[in-house]
Amino acid sequence: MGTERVDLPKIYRDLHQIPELALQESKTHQYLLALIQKLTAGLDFVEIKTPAALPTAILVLLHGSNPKRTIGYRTDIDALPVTEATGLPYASKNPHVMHACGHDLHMTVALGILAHFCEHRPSDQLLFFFQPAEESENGGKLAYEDQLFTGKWRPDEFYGLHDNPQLPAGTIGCRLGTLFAGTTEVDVHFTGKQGHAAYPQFANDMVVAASQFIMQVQTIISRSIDPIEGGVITFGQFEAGTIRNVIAGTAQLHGTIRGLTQKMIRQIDKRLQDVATGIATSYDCQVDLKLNQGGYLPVENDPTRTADLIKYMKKNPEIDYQETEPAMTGEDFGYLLSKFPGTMVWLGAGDPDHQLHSDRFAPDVRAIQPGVSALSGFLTHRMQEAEED
Ligand SMILES: CC(=O)N[C@@H](CCC[C@H](N)C(=O)O)C(=O)O
Repeated sequence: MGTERVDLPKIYRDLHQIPELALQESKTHQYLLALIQKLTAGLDFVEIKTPAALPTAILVLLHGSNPKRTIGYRTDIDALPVTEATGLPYASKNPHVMHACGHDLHMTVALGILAHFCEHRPSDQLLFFFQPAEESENGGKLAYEDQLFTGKWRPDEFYGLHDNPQLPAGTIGCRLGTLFAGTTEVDVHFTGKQGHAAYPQFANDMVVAASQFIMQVQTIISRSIDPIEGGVITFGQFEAGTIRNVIAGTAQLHGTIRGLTQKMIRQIDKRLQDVATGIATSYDCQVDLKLNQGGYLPVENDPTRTADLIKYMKKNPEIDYQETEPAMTGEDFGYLLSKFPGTMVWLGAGDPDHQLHSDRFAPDVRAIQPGVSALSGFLTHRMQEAEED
Protein backbone atom coordinates (compact mmCIF):
# COMPACT_ATOMS: atom_id res chain seq x y z
CA MET A 1 0.00 0.00 0.00
CA GLY A 2 1.84 3.18 -1.17
CA THR A 3 1.23 6.86 -0.32
CA GLU A 4 -1.23 7.10 -3.21
CA ARG A 5 -3.44 4.54 -1.52
CA VAL A 6 -3.20 5.88 2.03
CA ASP A 7 -5.76 8.52 2.93
CA LEU A 8 -3.42 10.77 4.92
CA PRO A 9 -5.95 13.56 5.69
CA LYS A 10 -8.29 10.91 7.13
CA ILE A 11 -5.47 9.47 9.22
CA TYR A 12 -4.73 12.99 10.46
CA ARG A 13 -8.38 13.54 11.44
CA ASP A 14 -8.54 10.12 13.17
CA LEU A 15 -5.41 10.85 15.20
CA HIS A 16 -6.62 14.34 16.03
CA GLN A 17 -9.67 12.84 17.76
CA ILE A 18 -7.72 10.54 20.09
CA PRO A 19 -5.09 12.76 21.74
CA GLU A 20 -3.39 11.30 24.81
CA LEU A 21 -0.96 12.63 27.39
CA ALA A 22 2.69 11.66 27.70
CA LEU A 23 3.27 7.94 28.40
CA GLN A 24 -0.47 7.26 28.22
CA GLU A 25 -0.70 7.05 24.43
CA SER A 26 -2.34 3.61 24.30
CA LYS A 27 -5.11 4.27 21.74
CA THR A 28 -2.69 6.18 19.56
CA HIS A 29 -0.23 3.28 19.83
CA GLN A 30 -2.96 0.82 18.84
CA TYR A 31 -4.05 2.96 15.90
CA LEU A 32 -0.49 3.43 14.65
CA LEU A 33 0.45 -0.22 15.07
CA ALA A 34 -2.62 -1.45 13.17
CA LEU A 35 -1.86 0.95 10.34
CA ILE A 36 1.85 0.10 10.25
CA GLN A 37 0.99 -3.60 10.13
CA LYS A 38 -1.40 -2.93 7.25
CA LEU A 39 1.15 -0.81 5.38
CA THR A 40 3.92 -3.38 5.76
CA ALA A 41 1.83 -6.56 5.29
CA GLY A 42 3.55 -9.02 2.97
CA LEU A 43 6.87 -7.13 2.92
CA ASP A 44 9.86 -9.29 3.85
CA PHE A 45 12.19 -6.36 4.62
CA VAL A 46 10.33 -4.94 7.63
CA GLU A 47 10.80 -5.49 11.37
CA ILE A 48 8.55 -3.93 14.00
CA LYS A 49 9.53 -3.55 17.64
CA THR A 50 7.20 -2.52 20.49
CA PRO A 51 9.58 -2.23 23.46
CA ALA A 52 8.37 -3.44 26.86
CA ALA A 53 10.40 -0.69 28.56
CA LEU A 54 8.50 2.07 26.72
CA PRO A 55 5.21 0.37 25.85
CA THR A 56 3.61 3.10 23.75
CA ALA A 57 6.68 3.49 21.51
CA ILE A 58 6.97 1.77 18.12
CA LEU A 59 10.12 1.20 16.08
CA VAL A 60 9.92 0.10 12.47
CA LEU A 61 13.06 -0.97 10.64
CA LEU A 62 13.05 -1.23 6.85
CA HIS A 63 16.01 -3.31 5.72
CA GLY A 64 17.65 -1.63 2.75
CA SER A 65 18.44 -3.34 -0.55
CA ASN A 66 22.11 -2.28 -0.41
CA PRO A 67 22.66 -0.85 3.09
CA LYS A 68 25.61 1.37 3.93
CA ARG A 69 24.12 2.92 7.06
CA THR A 70 20.98 3.32 9.12
CA ILE A 71 18.99 6.51 8.74
CA GLY A 72 16.52 7.33 11.52
CA TYR A 73 13.28 9.30 11.28
CA ARG A 74 11.46 10.25 14.45
CA THR A 75 7.94 11.48 15.18
CA ASP A 76 6.43 12.29 18.56
CA ILE A 77 2.94 10.99 19.39
CA ASP A 78 1.69 12.63 22.63
CA ALA A 79 -0.70 15.55 23.22
CA LEU A 80 -1.35 18.31 25.76
CA PRO A 81 -3.80 18.93 28.65
CA VAL A 82 -5.62 21.62 26.64
CA THR A 83 -9.39 21.79 26.09
CA GLU A 84 -9.94 22.10 22.36
CA ALA A 85 -11.88 25.13 21.15
CA THR A 86 -11.49 24.79 17.37
CA GLY A 87 -15.10 23.70 16.80
CA LEU A 88 -13.83 21.31 14.09
CA PRO A 89 -16.01 18.32 13.17
CA TYR A 90 -13.02 16.09 13.98
CA ALA A 91 -12.18 17.80 17.30
CA SER A 92 -10.72 15.85 20.23
CA LYS A 93 -12.97 13.22 21.74
CA ASN A 94 -10.77 12.98 24.82
CA PRO A 95 -12.00 15.68 27.24
CA HIS A 96 -9.40 18.30 28.18
CA VAL A 97 -6.70 16.73 25.98
CA MET A 98 -5.78 18.10 22.56
CA HIS A 99 -3.17 17.73 19.84
CA ALA A 100 -2.44 21.43 20.31
CA CYS A 101 1.18 21.04 19.25
CA GLY A 102 0.49 19.21 15.99
CA HIS A 103 1.97 15.83 16.85
CA ASP A 104 -1.00 14.35 14.92
CA LEU A 105 0.39 16.11 11.85
CA HIS A 106 3.89 14.80 12.65
CA MET A 107 2.59 11.21 12.91
CA THR A 108 0.63 11.51 9.67
CA VAL A 109 3.69 12.75 7.79
CA ALA A 110 5.80 9.93 9.29
CA LEU A 111 3.20 7.38 8.16
CA GLY A 112 3.21 8.95 4.69
CA ILE A 113 7.01 8.62 4.53
CA LEU A 114 6.79 5.03 5.76
CA ALA A 115 4.16 4.25 3.11
CA HIS A 116 6.45 5.74 0.46
CA PHE A 117 9.36 3.52 1.47
CA CYS A 118 7.16 0.44 1.74
CA GLU A 119 6.39 1.01 -1.93
CA HIS A 120 9.95 2.06 -2.88
CA ARG A 121 12.31 -0.09 -0.83
CA PRO A 122 15.13 2.06 0.60
CA SER A 123 18.73 1.21 -0.28
CA ASP A 124 19.94 2.00 3.27
CA GLN A 125 18.44 0.75 6.50
CA LEU A 126 15.60 3.09 7.46
CA LEU A 127 14.44 3.29 11.06
CA PHE A 128 11.14 4.94 12.07
CA PHE A 129 10.72 5.88 15.71
CA PHE A 130 7.21 6.72 16.95
CA GLN A 131 8.15 8.42 20.23
CA PRO A 132 5.92 8.88 23.26
CA ALA A 133 6.22 11.78 25.68
CA GLU A 134 7.71 14.79 23.95
CA GLU A 135 5.69 17.42 25.84
CA SER A 136 6.87 16.11 29.21
CA GLU A 137 8.60 13.05 30.66
CA ASN A 138 11.49 13.09 28.14
CA GLY A 139 10.42 10.23 25.86
CA GLY A 140 13.53 10.60 23.68
CA LYS A 141 15.88 10.33 26.63
CA LEU A 142 13.91 7.42 28.10
CA ALA A 143 14.13 5.57 24.79
CA TYR A 144 17.88 6.11 24.61
CA GLU A 145 18.43 5.08 28.22
CA ASP A 146 16.18 2.04 27.77
CA GLN A 147 18.61 0.88 25.03
CA LEU A 148 16.06 1.13 22.23
CA PHE A 149 18.73 2.23 19.77
CA THR A 150 21.27 -0.55 20.13
CA GLY A 151 22.60 -3.05 17.54
CA LYS A 152 20.76 -2.90 14.23
CA TRP A 153 18.33 -0.35 15.72
CA ARG A 154 21.08 2.25 16.12
CA PRO A 155 20.72 5.11 13.61
CA ASP A 156 23.85 6.66 12.13
CA GLU A 157 21.90 9.84 11.58
CA PHE A 158 18.48 11.02 12.74
CA TYR A 159 15.87 13.37 11.26
CA GLY A 160 12.55 14.76 12.42
CA LEU A 161 10.19 17.66 11.92
CA HIS A 162 8.05 20.03 13.92
CA ASP A 163 5.03 21.87 12.57
CA ASN A 164 5.03 25.65 12.51
CA PRO A 165 1.68 27.53 12.32
CA GLN A 166 3.38 30.73 11.18
CA LEU A 167 4.84 29.20 8.01
CA PRO A 168 2.59 28.61 4.97
CA ALA A 169 1.23 25.05 4.76
CA GLY A 170 3.86 22.67 3.42
CA THR A 171 6.83 25.07 3.61
CA ILE A 172 10.03 23.53 4.98
CA GLY A 173 11.98 25.76 7.39
CA CYS A 174 15.43 25.15 8.77
CA ARG A 175 18.72 26.74 9.74
CA LEU A 176 22.31 25.79 10.44
CA GLY A 177 23.07 25.66 14.18
CA THR A 178 20.53 25.80 16.98
CA LEU A 179 16.91 25.44 15.86
CA PHE A 180 15.14 25.18 19.24
CA ALA A 181 15.95 26.21 22.79
CA GLY A 182 16.86 23.96 25.67
CA THR A 183 14.33 24.01 28.50
CA THR A 184 14.28 23.30 32.21
CA GLU A 185 11.08 22.40 34.00
CA VAL A 186 10.75 24.35 37.27
CA ASP A 187 8.62 23.27 40.25
CA VAL A 188 8.51 25.51 43.32
CA HIS A 189 6.84 24.53 46.55
CA PHE A 190 6.21 27.19 49.23
CA THR A 191 5.44 26.24 52.84
CA GLY A 192 4.28 28.85 55.36
CA LYS A 193 1.43 28.84 57.87
CA GLN A 194 -2.29 28.51 57.19
CA GLY A 195 -4.71 30.77 59.08
CA HIS A 196 -7.95 32.73 59.29
CA ALA A 197 -8.39 35.48 56.66
CA ALA A 198 -9.17 37.94 59.47
CA TYR A 199 -5.92 37.30 61.37
CA PRO A 200 -2.98 37.61 58.95
CA GLN A 201 -0.67 38.38 61.88
CA PHE A 202 -0.93 34.72 63.01
CA ALA A 203 -0.44 33.18 59.57
CA ASN A 204 2.23 33.17 56.90
CA ASP A 205 0.51 33.70 53.54
CA MET A 206 2.02 31.67 50.67
CA VAL A 207 -0.14 33.33 47.99
CA VAL A 208 1.77 36.53 48.76
CA ALA A 209 5.18 34.81 48.92
CA ALA A 210 4.63 32.92 45.65
CA SER A 211 3.29 36.06 43.94
CA GLN A 212 6.36 37.99 45.04
CA PHE A 213 8.55 35.17 43.71
CA ILE A 214 6.80 35.39 40.33
CA MET A 215 7.27 39.16 40.18
CA GLN A 216 10.94 39.00 41.17
CA VAL A 217 11.89 36.37 38.64
CA GLN A 218 10.67 38.70 35.88
CA THR A 219 13.81 40.75 36.51
CA ILE A 220 16.06 37.76 35.71
CA ILE A 221 15.33 38.13 32.01
CA SER A 222 15.31 41.94 32.02
CA ARG A 223 18.28 42.56 34.36
CA SER A 224 20.49 39.46 34.66
CA ILE A 225 21.06 38.11 31.18
CA ASP A 226 22.52 39.42 27.95
CA PRO A 227 19.58 40.90 26.01
CA ILE A 228 21.21 39.92 22.73
CA GLU A 229 21.15 36.27 23.79
CA GLY A 230 17.67 36.31 25.37
CA GLY A 231 15.86 33.76 27.48
CA VAL A 232 12.36 32.92 28.72
CA ILE A 233 10.81 32.19 32.10
CA THR A 234 7.13 31.22 32.09
CA PHE A 235 5.09 29.95 35.01
CA GLY A 236 2.00 28.39 33.45
CA GLN A 237 0.54 26.93 36.61
CA PHE A 238 -0.06 28.44 40.06
CA GLU A 239 -1.89 26.47 42.75
CA ALA A 240 -2.72 27.76 46.22
CA GLY A 241 -5.53 27.95 48.71
CA THR A 242 -8.88 26.28 49.19
CA ILE A 243 -11.42 29.04 49.98
CA ARG A 244 -11.55 32.86 50.11
CA ASN A 245 -11.44 33.17 53.89
CA VAL A 246 -8.53 30.85 54.70
CA ILE A 247 -4.98 32.11 54.27
CA ALA A 248 -3.08 29.57 52.18
CA GLY A 249 -0.23 27.88 54.03
CA THR A 250 1.23 26.33 50.86
CA ALA A 251 1.55 27.25 47.20
CA GLN A 252 2.96 25.54 44.11
CA LEU A 253 4.29 27.00 40.92
CA HIS A 254 5.11 25.06 37.77
CA GLY A 255 7.03 26.69 34.99
CA THR A 256 9.61 26.36 32.29
CA ILE A 257 12.75 28.26 31.42
CA ARG A 258 14.28 28.46 27.98
CA GLY A 259 17.64 29.44 26.53
CA LEU A 260 19.44 28.79 23.26
CA THR A 261 22.59 27.55 25.00
CA GLN A 262 23.27 25.36 28.00
CA LYS A 263 25.29 28.25 29.47
CA MET A 264 22.22 30.49 29.39
CA ILE A 265 20.01 27.82 30.94
CA ARG A 266 22.51 27.29 33.79
CA GLN A 267 22.68 31.07 34.34
CA ILE A 268 18.88 31.35 34.64
CA ASP A 269 18.78 28.24 36.90
CA LYS A 270 21.24 29.93 39.26
CA ARG A 271 19.34 33.21 39.43
CA LEU A 272 16.08 31.33 40.13
CA GLN A 273 17.79 29.62 43.04
CA ASP A 274 19.02 33.02 44.32
CA VAL A 275 15.49 34.50 44.17
CA ALA A 276 14.06 31.42 45.94
CA THR A 277 16.59 31.81 48.75
CA GLY A 278 15.76 35.52 49.06
CA ILE A 279 12.00 34.88 49.25
CA ALA A 280 12.50 32.20 51.90
CA THR A 281 14.42 34.71 54.02
CA SER A 282 12.15 37.70 53.54
CA TYR A 283 8.87 35.79 54.02
CA ASP A 284 10.22 33.46 56.70
CA CYS A 285 8.97 30.42 54.82
CA GLN A 286 10.32 27.32 53.18
CA VAL A 287 10.87 27.45 49.41
CA ASP A 288 11.78 24.20 47.66
CA LEU A 289 12.92 24.72 44.09
CA LYS A 290 13.27 21.74 41.76
CA LEU A 291 14.88 22.14 38.36
CA ASN A 292 14.73 19.35 35.82
CA GLN A 293 16.14 19.66 32.35
CA GLY A 294 15.63 15.96 31.56
CA GLY A 295 16.15 15.50 27.86
CA TYR A 296 15.19 18.98 26.71
CA LEU A 297 18.60 20.02 25.41
CA PRO A 298 18.86 22.71 22.75
CA VAL A 299 18.15 21.25 19.30
CA GLU A 300 21.57 21.55 17.67
CA ASN A 301 21.40 20.68 14.01
CA ASP A 302 24.48 18.81 12.77
CA PRO A 303 26.49 21.15 10.48
CA THR A 304 27.28 18.74 7.62
CA ARG A 305 23.95 17.00 7.37
CA THR A 306 22.00 20.22 7.82
CA ALA A 307 24.01 21.97 5.10
CA ASP A 308 23.21 19.01 2.85
CA LEU A 309 19.51 19.19 3.79
CA ILE A 310 19.30 22.93 3.11
CA LYS A 311 21.06 22.49 -0.24
CA TYR A 312 18.63 19.68 -1.15
CA MET A 313 15.55 21.68 -0.15
CA LYS A 314 16.73 24.85 -1.93
CA LYS A 315 17.60 23.19 -5.21
CA ASN A 316 14.34 21.26 -5.47
CA PRO A 317 11.83 23.52 -7.28
CA GLU A 318 8.84 21.64 -5.84
CA ILE A 319 9.86 22.46 -2.27
CA ASP A 320 9.00 25.79 -0.71
CA TYR A 321 11.97 26.36 1.59
CA GLN A 322 12.54 29.22 4.08
CA GLU A 323 15.49 29.98 6.33
CA THR A 324 14.17 30.38 9.91
CA GLU A 325 15.36 32.01 13.11
CA PRO A 326 16.02 29.98 16.28
CA ALA A 327 12.87 29.46 18.35
CA MET A 328 12.32 29.30 22.11
CA THR A 329 10.17 26.20 21.77
CA GLY A 330 11.78 23.12 23.29
CA GLU A 331 12.02 19.59 21.91
CA ASP A 332 13.49 16.47 23.40
CA PHE A 333 14.75 15.60 19.91
CA GLY A 334 17.61 17.83 21.16
CA TYR A 335 18.63 14.93 23.40
CA LEU A 336 18.63 12.44 20.51
CA LEU A 337 20.62 14.91 18.39
CA SER A 338 23.21 15.04 21.18
CA LYS A 339 23.65 11.27 20.69
CA PHE A 340 23.19 10.91 16.91
CA PRO A 341 23.97 13.59 14.31
CA GLY A 342 21.02 14.84 12.33
CA THR A 343 18.58 17.62 11.68
CA MET A 344 15.18 18.85 12.72
CA VAL A 345 13.15 20.95 10.31
CA TRP A 346 9.95 22.95 10.57
CA LEU A 347 6.95 22.05 8.45
CA GLY A 348 4.61 24.98 7.78
CA ALA A 349 1.13 24.28 9.20
CA GLY A 350 -0.50 27.40 7.74
CA ASP A 351 -2.46 28.73 10.73
CA PRO A 352 -0.81 32.12 11.35
CA ASP A 353 -3.56 33.35 13.70
CA HIS A 354 -2.78 30.70 16.29
CA GLN A 355 0.33 29.62 18.14
CA LEU A 356 1.44 26.12 19.07
CA HIS A 357 -0.35 25.05 22.29
CA SER A 358 -3.35 27.28 21.48
CA ASP A 359 -6.76 25.67 22.05
CA ARG A 360 -7.72 26.91 18.56
CA PHE A 361 -4.66 25.71 16.68
CA ALA A 362 -5.84 23.92 13.53
CA PRO A 363 -3.10 22.91 11.07
CA ASP A 364 -3.95 23.03 7.39
CA VAL A 365 -4.06 19.44 6.09
CA ARG A 366 -2.56 20.67 2.82
CA ALA A 367 0.75 20.64 4.71
CA ILE A 368 0.81 16.84 4.80
CA GLN A 369 1.69 15.86 1.24
CA PRO A 370 4.46 18.46 0.72
CA GLY A 371 5.95 17.33 4.06
CA VAL A 372 5.89 13.68 2.98
CA SER A 373 7.37 14.46 -0.44
CA ALA A 374 10.14 16.78 0.87
CA LEU A 375 11.25 14.37 3.60
CA SER A 376 10.94 11.19 1.51
CA GLY A 377 12.94 12.91 -1.21
CA PHE A 378 15.61 14.08 1.20
CA LEU A 379 15.95 10.66 2.88
CA THR A 380 16.35 9.04 -0.56
CA HIS A 381 18.98 11.66 -1.37
CA ARG A 382 20.83 10.84 1.89
CA MET A 383 20.94 7.19 0.83
CA GLN A 384 22.67 8.25 -2.38
CA GLU A 385 25.28 10.40 -0.59
CA ALA A 386 28.86 9.20 -0.12
CA GLU A 387 29.33 7.27 3.13
CA GLU A 388 32.22 9.35 4.43
CA ASP A 389 30.18 12.48 5.25
C1 LIG B 1 7.44 22.23 20.53
C2 LIG B 1 7.01 22.36 21.93
O1 LIG B 1 6.08 23.09 22.21
N1 LIG B 1 7.69 21.67 22.84
C3 LIG B 1 7.47 21.77 24.23
C4 LIG B 1 8.50 20.94 24.93
C5 LIG B 1 8.26 20.81 26.40
C6 LIG B 1 9.47 21.11 27.21
C7 LIG B 1 9.36 20.80 28.70
N2 LIG B 1 8.30 19.95 29.06
C8 LIG B 1 9.22 22.13 29.43
O2 LIG B 1 8.09 22.55 29.65
O3 LIG B 1 10.23 22.72 29.79
C9 LIG B 1 7.60 23.22 24.67
O4 LIG B 1 6.92 23.62 25.62
O5 LIG B 1 8.36 24.00 24.05
